[in-house]
Amino acid sequence: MSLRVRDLSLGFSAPDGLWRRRETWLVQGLNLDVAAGRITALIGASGAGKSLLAHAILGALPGNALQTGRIAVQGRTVFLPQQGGWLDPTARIGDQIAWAARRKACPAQVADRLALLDLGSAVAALYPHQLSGGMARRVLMVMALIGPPALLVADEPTAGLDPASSALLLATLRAYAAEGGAVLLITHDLIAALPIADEVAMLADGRLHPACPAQAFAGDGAVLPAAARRQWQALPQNGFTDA
Ligand SMILES: Nc1ncnc2c1ncn2[C@@H]1O[C@H](COP(=O)(O)OP(=O)(O)OP(=O)(O)O)[C@@H](O)[C@H]1O
Ligand code: NI
Repeated sequence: MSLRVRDLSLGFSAPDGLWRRRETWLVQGLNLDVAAGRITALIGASGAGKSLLAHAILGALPGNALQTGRIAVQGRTVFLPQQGGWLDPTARIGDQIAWAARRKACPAQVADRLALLDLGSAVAALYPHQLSGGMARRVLMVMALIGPPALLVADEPTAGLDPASSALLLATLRAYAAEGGAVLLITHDLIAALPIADEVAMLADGRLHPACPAQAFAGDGAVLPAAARRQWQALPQNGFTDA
């Protein structure tokens, strides 16, 4: 499985006066590839359009959205949304994981699945309302990872997690890619994504800078293209240099 995005522009149309509608394009001319076995990190500030791109890939844009360009996905896609999730409020977590495994014809020990993201086996007996926000997100990720390798679009999967849980979740994504999954990791946290990402693509000012190898984000970023280097050097860790 893999993802190919070509010359994609996304925006919205909104009422403008009584009869007219106004078009606003938020991102333009996006090109992006995610291959099987690879993790591409999509980095951008809040409001840059990351979730918008995720929804476009999933074919789940709202009705007033505008889209031109091409998106091709080969194989199955699994989405971990930034907002909300789809845990069944009426069923215990263990049953929900077991159902997910059965649907994928993938026999799974619930306790082992939970342990993947450091959730104790006692979690299996709980209902969704008995979980913390971070626990619920980890349960959703556990379920997303069940089944044969797919294109996994994870929108801010580490939001609300403590540093140890966040590192474990990212390591789990790395293992998923090693088994043949293709991962689009959407996050505003470049530093956290770097250790596990193969490529980094930065979304800023409505444009997606061409993806760079993750290793290029080191030292003063001398080997990075100018736009990515500016973003890299502007990080607190790198001295807020406004190059
Ligand atoms: N239904 C909508 N109608 C009009 N504008 C929208 C709609 N949904 C999102 N937007 C706008 O699209 C822009 C991009 O939003 P998006 O959710 O993709 O940002 P993001 O990069 O994911 O940010 P964050 O890091 O905060 O999640 C924002 O300016 C937002 O206001
Ligand atoms: Ni978002």
